[in-house]
Amino acid sequence: MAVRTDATADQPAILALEDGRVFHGRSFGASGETFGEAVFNTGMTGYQETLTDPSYHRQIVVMTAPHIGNTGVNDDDPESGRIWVAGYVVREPARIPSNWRAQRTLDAELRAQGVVGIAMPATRALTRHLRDRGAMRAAISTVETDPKRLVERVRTSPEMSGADLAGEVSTTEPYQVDPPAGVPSRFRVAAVDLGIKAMTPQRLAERGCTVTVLPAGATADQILGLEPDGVFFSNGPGDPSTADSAVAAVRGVLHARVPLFGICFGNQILGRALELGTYKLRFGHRGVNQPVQDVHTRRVHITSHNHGFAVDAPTDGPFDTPFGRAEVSHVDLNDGVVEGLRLLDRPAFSVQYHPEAAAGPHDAAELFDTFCELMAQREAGAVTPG
Ligand SMILES: NC(=O)CC[C@H](N)C(=O)O
Repeated sequence: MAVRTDATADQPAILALEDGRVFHGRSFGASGETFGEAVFNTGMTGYQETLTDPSYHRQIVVMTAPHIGNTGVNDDDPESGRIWVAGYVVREPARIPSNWRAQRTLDAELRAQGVVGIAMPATRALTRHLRDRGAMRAAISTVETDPKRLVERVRTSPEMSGADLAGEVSTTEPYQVDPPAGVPSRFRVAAVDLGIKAMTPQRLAERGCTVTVLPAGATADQILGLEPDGVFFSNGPGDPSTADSAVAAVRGVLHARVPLFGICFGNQILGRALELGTYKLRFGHRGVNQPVQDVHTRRVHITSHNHGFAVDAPTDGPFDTPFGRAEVSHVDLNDGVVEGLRLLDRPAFSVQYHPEAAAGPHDAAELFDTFCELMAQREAGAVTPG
C-alpha cells in the first residue's frame, strides 16, 4: 500500500447546518458541494460497509471515531456496488493506511466515486449538536465561500421526512444468489430489495436458501408467483410512511401465510402493514453496539443499527392487527425504541436492527435460522392455521 501523496486536503471546506451552525475544515475525498441529512455513526470499525450501505442514501454521515481510513479500502467489504452516503465527515483521515487487505486509500476511493467529504476538528461538537437538536439538513462545500448563503441553500434542500427513496437504490432487474459450493439448496426465498445490503442474501444463502432478489416495486402477485418458501423485506433509505407499494406487498404475503422476515426498513413496512404508525427519531441509532433486549427471554444482544425512523407499537403485550395478534419482540435498552415485531397468528417477524451485521457484531445472526425454521415448519405443514 503506497503512502498517501495526494493533496486534496489542502482545500478549505465548510459544513453548514439548517439551524445556522457552521463548521470549518479541510476537503476530504472529492471537492465540490453536497446536500443531505446530517447524522452520526458511532462505529469504531466498518467505515467501508457504512459508506456502501444504501440506507445512507441522501445522508451526510459524521463518524464519531476520530481516525477514519486506517485500513484503507478493499474490493471485498462493500455492501453494494457504490458509495451511497451523500457526504462524509471525519475528524482525521488516516494518512498512511495499513492493512494487508487494503487496495486503495479511502480518500482516493471517495474522489473516484465523486463523494464530497470534510475533515474537521469539531466532529465531537457537531455530534453533540445533532444529539441535542436532532438530525437535520446540511451541506458540505468547497466552492461556496459565504457560510450564510450555504445555510440558506440548505434550508431549501429536501427533507428526509416524506422522502421516498427505495426506488432510487433498488435493483432494476431480479437476480439470484445461490448457496455456496457444498451447501444444498433447501428453501427458495424472494427478497424485496428496498436498499438491500449484500450480506443479507449471503447470510440466507449460506443457510441453504436460493435467494431471488426483486426490485422495490415488486407486487405480492409477482412475489408469490415465484412460489417462494419465504419472503424477505430489506433495509432501505427514506421515510417508511412513503413506501405504500411495499406495504401492499407485505399484506399480500401475510394473507398468503408465507413466512416473512423483515430487517430495518422491512420492520417498519411490516409495522405499517399491521396498521401501526412510524415516526422520526430525534437523532436515530447508527452504530455497532446498541443493546437490544428480547422481551421474552430478557436476553440482550449487542447489535448493529442504522435507522432514523421507528415503529410506534404497544410494548406491554400482544395487540390486535388485521392479521391476528402481534407483539413487540425486542426493545432498545438505551431509549426503549421498538426494535422488533412478531406475529402470533402468522409466520412473520422483523427486526429494526441488523442481524446481518456488516459492520457489527454477530450476536443476532440466529434470526436467519429462525426464518429458516419457519420455512421448515411450513414445509412440514406445521404452521398455525387460523
Ligand atoms: N437501515 C434502514 O433500513 C433504515 C430505514 C429507514 N430509512 C430509517 O432511517 O429508519
